[in-house]
Amino acid sequence: MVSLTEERGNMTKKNVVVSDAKSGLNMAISVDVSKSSLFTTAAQKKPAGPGGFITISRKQLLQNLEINGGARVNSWVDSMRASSPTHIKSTPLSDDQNSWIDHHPSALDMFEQITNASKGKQIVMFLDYDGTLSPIVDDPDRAFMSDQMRATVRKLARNFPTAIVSGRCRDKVYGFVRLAELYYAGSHGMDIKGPSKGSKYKKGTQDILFQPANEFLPMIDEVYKSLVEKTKSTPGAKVENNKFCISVHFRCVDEKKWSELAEEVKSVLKEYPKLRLTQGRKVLEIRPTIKWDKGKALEFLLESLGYANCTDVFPVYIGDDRTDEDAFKVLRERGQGFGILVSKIPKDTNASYSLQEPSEVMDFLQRLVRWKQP
Ligand SMILES: O=P(O)(O)OC[C@H]1O[C@H](O[C@H]2O[C@H](CO)[C@@H](O)[C@H](O)[C@H]2O)[C@H](O)[C@@H](O)[C@@H]1O
Repeated sequence: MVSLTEERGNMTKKNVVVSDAKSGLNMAISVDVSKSSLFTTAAQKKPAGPGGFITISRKQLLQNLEINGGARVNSWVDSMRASSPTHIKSTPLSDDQNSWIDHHPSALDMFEQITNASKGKQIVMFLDYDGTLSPIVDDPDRAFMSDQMRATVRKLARNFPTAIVSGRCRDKVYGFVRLAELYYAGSHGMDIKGPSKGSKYKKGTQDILFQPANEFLPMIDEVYKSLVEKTKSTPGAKVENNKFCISVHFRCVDEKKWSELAEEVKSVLKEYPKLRLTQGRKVLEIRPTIKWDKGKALEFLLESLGYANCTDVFPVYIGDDRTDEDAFKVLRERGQGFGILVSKIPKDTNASYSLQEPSEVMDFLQRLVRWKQP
């Protein structure tokens, strides 16, 4: 397991989760607690939680900024740093990490309980792509899925309705998965399409194509071009056009340049109040402000499959990213099925179970297929 707390000389860096009760969002930032009275106090009073995180409120953070002479911390860069730790060291499991695992046990260890809970109900599978079906790699264009994983997902789809829900553009994620029998929700759920030849699971015959952010296409194209231009002087930066949203990757950018990159992105977005900026795994994501996300996409797909008001449906959503939390939350609120977070480190999540990496996801999916077809 890993500890995210890093100590260097007389500088003590802690990862702090700032929780904003109003928006319900949590932001992870990395701070030198020895330099800030509030963080020092928080660090002394509060034991670090899972992953070495200390949680403080947004109000406390703002107070801290004032305490420090009003100096503005570039919160985006701090968040970029903390959400992508580069100094992960192996240590034995702490009590907090054990407690996180108690609350989010391995879906492999809990397999029997999970399948028992689904008895008499229709399981519907929702799978994120990057970091779930394919391992995270430096070049987003080379995030290939293994043939074994593809064969597993093919068998899964023969047994359960299955959808891929990704931040990527739908065509691109289809290009990686190449299984025509699946449902695809690209651009964080803003581009949903059913299987090209119809589905054996769907009640009714109407084809599904749903694109709630259509009016944003010209704006996204314009912003994509501006971002490519603006970031071309930052070595390693990569802008990806995901049709209804845009990703600005900083995985291959020198950490010293992250602040500059975040400023460049923000300066472009200043002109576009109808677009918002969020963050994923070493990626800044730009998308329309419409109230649509992976959680809404999950609900839309359940409805399209004819399970809108059914009590006998059991949706299972597997994902690794912050954007997958919207879907985990929907399942929690519906009290139906559950979410599985793919992560090696404890994270604040609405998922019920965990799996460590894509190879464990594949094991879990294979066990589901064997359970359905003994
Ligand atoms: O919803 P997802 O399918 O998980 O898509 C989220 C983003 O995934 C991709 O970026 C991530 O994976 C890349 C390849 O492993 C990696 O290089 C990058 O650092 C990760 O953030 C994709 O390229 C993005 O467009 C998606 O938004």
